[in-house]
Amino acid sequence: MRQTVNNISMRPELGVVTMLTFIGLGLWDENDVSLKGLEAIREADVVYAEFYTSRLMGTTLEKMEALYGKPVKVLVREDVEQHPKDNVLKDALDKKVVFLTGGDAMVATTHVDLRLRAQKMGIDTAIIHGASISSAVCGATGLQNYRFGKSATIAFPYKNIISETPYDTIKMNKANGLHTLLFLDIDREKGYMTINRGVELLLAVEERRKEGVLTDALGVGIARAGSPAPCVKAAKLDELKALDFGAPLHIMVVPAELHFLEEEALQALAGLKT
Ligand SMILES: C[S@@+](CC[C@H](N)C(=O)[O-])C[C@H]1O[C@@H](n2cnc3c(N)ncnc32)[C@H](O)[C@@H]1O
Repeated sequence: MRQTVNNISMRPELGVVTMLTFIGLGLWDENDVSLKGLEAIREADVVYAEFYTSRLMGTTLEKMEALYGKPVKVLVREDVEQHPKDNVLKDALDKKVVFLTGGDAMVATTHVDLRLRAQKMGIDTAIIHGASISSAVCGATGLQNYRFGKSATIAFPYKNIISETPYDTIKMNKANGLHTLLFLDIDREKGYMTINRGVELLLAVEERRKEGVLTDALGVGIARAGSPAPCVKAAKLDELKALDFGAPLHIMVVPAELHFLEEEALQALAGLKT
């Protein structure tokens, strides 16, 4: 039974007034969602998902829908960022809605905006967290999470203009003895940015600016974290550029000076040569 209190539609039989739940799906396939997340999806009236911030490369929409036992409505960036009142927010006024995202729903996304919009409309929200690439990178490489500074995204050049933000972020982090995590762009038309292309773009900025930020710099590439066959390789950037990492998703780190334990880990886990 539904009741309306202060224009907010509530369903006391559910025992909660939470109407919009953000669920992180983890890193690789449909089985990476938490049990709590799966339960919430199965109980939801409407299931939305977005795959423009990240993707589960080890599965398909059909496999996800089969596991959940219901259809999933996939939204593009414009739906979520410009017209959420036409979809997620409208439904969440009187239905139990879940919103699915790869990794953790609130890491390296702008979904806090959607959450705040919902709260302002009187819709209660909750988060069921998922494994995130941000922490997976630390596990895969042995780089210590408290030594990471600001992260950046290496984007596909726009009209041949290469963004210098990642270079400047590395420069600032290095000056503070901090590692830089570099997300690699996902673009509807251009596809998935690879580690190889990412390194090329960074080195093109170095070539232009000649500030020496990347001279002899080390890079660590991680592909398909969370899959049965992840690939983790560390080498000087100009060598890394030519290594084969296989299928996406890819991500990389430009580390600051290594702690001895990090160096040992990169030798053992990522083939770093001394
Ligand atoms: C914008 S971030 C979103 C992160 C996500 N919300 C999370 O918590 O994992 C997406 C980027 O992270 C990287 N990434 C995500 N999952 C990955 C995986 N399983 N293996 C390697 N890189 C991954 C890719 O560079 C991808 O473009």
